Amino acid sequence: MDSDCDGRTGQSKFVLFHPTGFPNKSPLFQPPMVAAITISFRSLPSPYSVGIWEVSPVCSVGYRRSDHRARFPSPAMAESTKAKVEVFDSEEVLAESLAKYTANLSSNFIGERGAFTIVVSGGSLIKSLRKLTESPHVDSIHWSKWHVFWVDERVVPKDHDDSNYKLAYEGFLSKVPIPPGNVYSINDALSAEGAAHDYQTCLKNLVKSGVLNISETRFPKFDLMLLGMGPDGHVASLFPGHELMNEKEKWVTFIKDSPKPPPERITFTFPVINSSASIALVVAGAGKAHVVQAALGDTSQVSEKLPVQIVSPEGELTWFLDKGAASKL
Ligand SMILES: O=C1O[C@H](COP(=O)(O)O)[C@@H](O)[C@H](O)[C@H]1O
Repeated sequence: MDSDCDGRTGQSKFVLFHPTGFPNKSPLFQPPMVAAITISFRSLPSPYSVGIWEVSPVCSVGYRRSDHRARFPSPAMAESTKAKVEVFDSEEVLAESLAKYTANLSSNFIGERGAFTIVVSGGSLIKSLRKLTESPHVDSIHWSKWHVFWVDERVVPKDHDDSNYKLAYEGFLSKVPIPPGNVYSINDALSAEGAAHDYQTCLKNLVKSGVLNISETRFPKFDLMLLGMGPDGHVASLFPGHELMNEKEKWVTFIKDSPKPPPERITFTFPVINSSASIALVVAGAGKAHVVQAALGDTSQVSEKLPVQIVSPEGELTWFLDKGAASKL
């Protein structure tokens, strides 16, 4: 039985990244021009080659490839975090790359601290994890060291079709040998408020026992968060314009009026999301291209940010996009 948190039991076209904290007073940083940057391109010899754009804060501006249409990341983003954007020919290739990325981080963290704390979301993300359940990853990952959490969960029984746990169990967890005691699902016998409080208590206990790291700002610091994004720009159960976007103290909170059904959910807050050592934002399909464009385009004139634009981890942020999702960049 899994652990309840109450303790009961292709061609990639480009990558942009920009360094943490462009110094605001630097002559190199002139919003809204962002910064003078140089971009280099490298491709990797592999069945599908991955082209990578690197952006670093030096004094010339230009893209070496003339055909891409990516814009600079927004100044707001540039000030706060380091982001990489990878675009793959298909969701199939994206899933392969996501599996490699996750397996590498798993190996690094387990080597460093003997455990890997990974947070998943619900929705389409789970399908994109399927390559982890296949060779070579399924045989090489130290699954016994994994600790799995949910960035959000719907307050429904675990066997309900809306349950993010059920989705993850059927699509991923049932296919890999993670010890059930390392899978931290919510207590579905509680109310939304009770379940959020219970999950937060669970996280605090795991910080005390050393399974979970803690950030300098005293929020839990997960090794990797795998986030999906809704077509409205929501991440976790943090929806555009909702007051929960502004939560600054709690680790886990609840919502009873989610605009997307079901209405009752629990969710990690932005301080927890942004304390992560690494975040992968995984978005596939042309149906989300307009939000990807809004999120990665110039937001200097935009007064209200989308939830996805607030994702800004202490560590590294990597966008995994398929061609469809990136089609408006
Ligand atoms: O309701 C939710 O939606 C988001 C996005 O889902 P997607 O199917 O559009 O990828 C998901 O990340 C979140 O975990 C889930 O509860």
